[in-house]
This record gives sequence, C-alpha cells and structure tokens, in this order.
Amino acid sequence: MKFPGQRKHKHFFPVEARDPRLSELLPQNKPVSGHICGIDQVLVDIEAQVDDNFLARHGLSKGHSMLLPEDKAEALYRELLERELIVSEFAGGTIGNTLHNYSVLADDRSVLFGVMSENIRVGSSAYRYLCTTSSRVDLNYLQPVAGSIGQCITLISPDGERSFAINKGMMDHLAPAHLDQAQIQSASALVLTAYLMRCEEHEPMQQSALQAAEWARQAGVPVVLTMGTRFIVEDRKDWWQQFIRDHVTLVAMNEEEALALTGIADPLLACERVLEWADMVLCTAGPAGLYLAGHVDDEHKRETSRPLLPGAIAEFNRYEYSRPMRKADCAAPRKIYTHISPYMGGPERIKNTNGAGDAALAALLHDLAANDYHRANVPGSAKHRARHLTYSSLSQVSKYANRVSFEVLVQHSPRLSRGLPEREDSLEEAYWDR
Ligand SMILES: Nc1ncnc2c1ncn2[C@@H]1O[C@H](COP(=O)(O)OP(=O)(O)OP(=O)(O)O)[C@@H](O)[C@H]1O
Ligand SMILES: O=c1[nH]cnc2c1ncn2[C@@H]1O[C@H](CO)[C@@H](O)[C@H]1O
Repeated sequence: MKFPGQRKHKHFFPVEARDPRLSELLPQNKPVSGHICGIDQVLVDIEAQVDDNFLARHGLSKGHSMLLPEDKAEALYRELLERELIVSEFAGGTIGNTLHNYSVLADDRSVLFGVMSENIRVGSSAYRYLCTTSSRVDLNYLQPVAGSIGQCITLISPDGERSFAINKGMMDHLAPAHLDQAQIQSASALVLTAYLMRCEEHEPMQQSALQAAEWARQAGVPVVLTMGTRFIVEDRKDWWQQFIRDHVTLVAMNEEEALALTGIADPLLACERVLEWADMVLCTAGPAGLYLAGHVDDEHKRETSRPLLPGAIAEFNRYEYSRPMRKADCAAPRKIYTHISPYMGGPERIKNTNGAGDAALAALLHDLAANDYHRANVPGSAKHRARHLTYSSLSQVSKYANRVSFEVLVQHSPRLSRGLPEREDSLEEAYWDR
C-alpha cells in the first residue's frame, strides 16, 4: 500500500503529529496487507466522437446510459466502424474503472467480481478488457461465461458530454456462487453501483449484489454505492432510499443523481439529506467542484483554519478538518461538510469528462483503505483512538479526490495509466487559484 500521504506528508492528516510508532512498520515485520472488492457489469468502452444529430438519429438521450437491443447496438456499431468514428476501445465499467484507479493510486490489490468470456480471441472485447486493466486488479474470481462481455458504446459530443449505449452481452450473468465471502468480509470496502440493479428479472446480478452487501454488513465492511446515472435513480427513488438505509455506508453521486435521489437541487442540502440514511457522501458537481459530507463525534471534531464558507448551510465547512466516522460510532454525532472548486480551476482543455466522478471515488477509497491498513499495522496509534472511516480529514480527502479527477479530465480514458507524481507542490493552497 502506497500511502496517500507519502506524496507530501505535510498535506495529510495528522499534518503536524507524525506518529513515531510508524517505525513499527519495519521491513522485517511484513505489514498486514489489505484490499478492496467490487462487483461490476464487465464491459469495454468503445469510444467515438459524434454530433448531437447522431444521438437523435439513433434514439439516444444525451448524458444517459441506455441498454440497447442487440440488433440496434450492432447497427450503431457498424455505422461507427464504416464512418471510422471509433477512437479507442478500453476496459470500462464504473466499478472496473474505480478498482483499476484505486489499484494504480494505492499500488494495492483490488478484487473484481463479474463475468469474463471463457474463450477469448485476440482483439475481441474480452481481450481488450484484460489488456487495459491494472495487474493489481485481481481477476481470478471472474465467472467464466460462454459468450461476450458487455460493450458500452461511449459517444462523446462536441461539448465533452458523454452518452452510453450498452450492448449487454452476458454482463449480468454473475451468480452468487461466484462471489467469495472471505474476500468480501476481509476487505476495506465493497464497492457497488446502481447499474447492477438494472438487470432483467431472470438474471442473477441483482441477487449477487444483495448477497455481497449482506456479507459486508455482517462483517462491518463499509459498503460504497455509486449511483451511475440519474435515470436509474428517478425510476425507483423510494427503493433506493431504503436500499441506502439498509446497506450503504458511503454514497457517491453527481449533483443530478443527488437531485433524483433526494428531490433537492442544492448539492449541500442533498448531502445533508443523504446523511440521514448513510454515514458519508461524495457529491461531484462538474465545473462547481465537489462536496464531501460525513459525521464526526463531537469530541473529535476539528475546526478549519480556512475561511468559513457561505451556502445553504451557513459556515458548513467549520469542521472540515475532522476525520469522518460512522454515525453509529459517534456518542454525539455531528454532520460535517467540505467543498472544493476544481483543481487549478479545471483543465485548460477537457478531453472528456467520462470517469471523472469514478476517479474522485477511487481517491476517497484509497484514503479509506489506507486508514484500515494503518490500523491493522499500527493498532496502538493515536490515530485510531476513535474509529474513523478515513486516514485524512474531510478537507484533505476532497483535495486528493479533486486532484485525481483532474488527471482523468486531461486524458482520454477514464482509467489512469499511472499514479500521481510522488512529490507535488501543486497541492499547496496558493496553487489552487490560478
Ligand atoms: N467542466 C469542468 N471543469 C472543471 N472541472 C470539472 C469539470 N467537469 C468535471 N470536473 C471535475 O471532475 C469532478 C467530477 O466531475 P463530474 O461531476 O462531472 O463527475 P460525474 O458526472 O460523476 O462523472 P462520471 O459519471 O463520468 O464519472 C468534479 O468534481 C470536478 O473536480
Ligand atoms: O450500465 C452500465 N454498467 C456499468 N458501467 C457503466 C454502465 N453504463 C456506463 N458505464 C460506465 O460508466 C463509466 C463512467 O463512469 C464508463 O467508463 C462506462 O463504462
């Protein structure tokens, strides 16, 4: 595990008080290692640049992820091929991307549950998937299937917005028998997406996701849910609220999904509402940056040294230097929030925004897993006197998440090809306002 703090200690919590007991981590005492688990609809992103007229002609709604019948998906794919509009074919899937990015950032293991074609031809989608996934993502638990993985035709509009057309293949055939209870129950987090519930009645994906969530709950493993797209949430808002109450520790969403889930347009107020059901929330808001919200025990709150921010909740960032906790672990829970504008005001030129939200979540998961790793290796550390969810404060995690999103905005693929630079002055406060 590469520590999120290793890039520049002074930027990470606890900034002033480095723990001398870290020296317990001597090379001869091999550190206890950790991992995170996730379930995904295994698919490749086939990316093409199109105009809005193309979307209309194929009956696609902009910004949406739509399941297409096989014949329609093939017609669409053929047209892209004939007009030579395809620019790349990369491994995709919202959880696949998140696990890959986590593994690249943390240099640590993640375990993916999903399906994979049992016979793979060189150049096929399955082949592309394997070629463009980090070797730190453990693919040994994938369920072999006699057919194709999914294809996500990723249509990029001139304004950078992406729309997905899915040819699902056998991506929803993951059966509970192909999950590994021990891996899930020993993980630092289980990561799920709302897309998993979009399978057909006879397909086992939903049942697999519910089974995994139940095992995680029994073992106290944080369950992380990323909302996918607002259209999935809108259809079953009450169902999702209940699902979050029953199973979820951390909700990751963008502001549109937040509105669909809570009926509240202001991201901060939407976060406040979601904190009634879950312990922690990440809400990305495109050009407006991102919000993180959580709980802290009153006894462990830490006041910010930054200016207090106005907003729908006055001075909402007052305790942003606190490390978030599960509500149930707080004797006197208090809600905490932070906001950050895009790193360096956003890139000069956005290649495409696909995966920027997944990237922010990967950074947050890195910090969360680093906390678990530190607790397992240095249990006596002052950092673990109370049970916190993350290693760093809400404010530091938001900087890191934002930084990682930026990295994805300036490249083509939603998957990082390398980690962040080891030493980076750009996390300095002054650097944020260009
Ligand atoms: N237009 C933009 N200008 C500057 N920064 C941006 C822009 N769009 C996104 N970002 C950065 O990327 C982060 C995540 O973006 P966004 O809210 O678009 O994610 P998302 O909709 O969940 O993406 P996806 O579903 O494709 O992963 C934002 O918090 C912000 O830091
Ligand atoms: O239905 C789906 N299931 C799983 N992943 C999906 C689906 N639709 C789109 N994406 C994935 O979302 C990522 C960006 O966040 C894309 O890389 C795309 O593969």
